[in-house]
Amino acid sequence: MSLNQKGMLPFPPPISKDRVILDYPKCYSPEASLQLKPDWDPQTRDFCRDRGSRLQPWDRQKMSKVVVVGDLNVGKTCLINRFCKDVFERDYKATIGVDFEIERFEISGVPFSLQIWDTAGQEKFKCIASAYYRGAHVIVTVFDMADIKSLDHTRQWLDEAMGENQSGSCFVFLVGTKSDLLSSEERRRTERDAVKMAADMNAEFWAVSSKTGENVSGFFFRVAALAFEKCVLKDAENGTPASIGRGDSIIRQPPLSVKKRQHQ
Ligand SMILES: Nc1nc2c(ncn2[C@@H]2O[C@H](COP(=O)(O)OP(=O)(O)OP(=O)(O)O)[C@@H](O)[C@H]2O)c(=O)[nH]1
Repeated sequence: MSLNQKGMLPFPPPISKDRVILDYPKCYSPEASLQLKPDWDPQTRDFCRDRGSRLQPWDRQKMSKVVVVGDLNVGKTCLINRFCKDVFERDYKATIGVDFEIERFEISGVPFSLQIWDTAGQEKFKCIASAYYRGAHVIVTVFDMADIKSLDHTRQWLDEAMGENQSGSCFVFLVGTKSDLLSSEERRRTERDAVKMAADMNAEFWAVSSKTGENVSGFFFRVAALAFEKCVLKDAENGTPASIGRGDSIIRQPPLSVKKRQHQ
């Protein structure tokens, strides 16, 4: 998607039908959820009813920044690509630095975007990637369910991402990928460990497969809904339209050099 000279979206295309969220998206498992409530917050509901009938210019810019972190090869890029492009890449291509996608939703009649940042898991690219952690509203820490060591490293990834953000300012998700590779017994064991880790990290846990697509849309819908609600409630608190005029609402392109990917 091309940006104008100020690095902002000019006239975004219409929102696709499969990005319309009406009902409050459910969590993966109540034992590892950030929000157990079954429905939108009444303030969010009122906001959508009011705003949905008369869209304001700043609604086009309402968005949250999502940063995806985790060890190399755990499946961060595949997770984002499955949701944003509905593709699955079998061959590993390391992310160099960062890459990003913008995904547009309509939530109860109100446009809302997620700016999803894919970061490199390789140590040698960490210093580039960490420069993009700042201003995150959502941090997604990813591990490979078939490689339990990567679960142990999620705490450190979270600490590094939170080091660039104010404590308590971000929603945290713990996502286990490659669920298709596990037997049901292995999956049960890994999920039990992940739920413990999620509690320790104050995160919501999801198990997904980018190969089969299992839970991928459900996960991103949940991220969008929680981020949207937070945005609305924050605005109600401040008495300002969501995200307008703030630096974190402006979409900036990463330098071209960090958008290239490397074949291994
Ligand atoms: N079976 C299976 N393989 C997966 C899944 N997700 C990713 N993979 C494979 O895992 C490998 C790594 O995936 P990537 O998405 O490139 O990993 P990454 O975390 O972005 O890696 P870095 O860019 O180095 O940080 C690739 O070979 C993918 O095909 C999944 O859900 N199931």
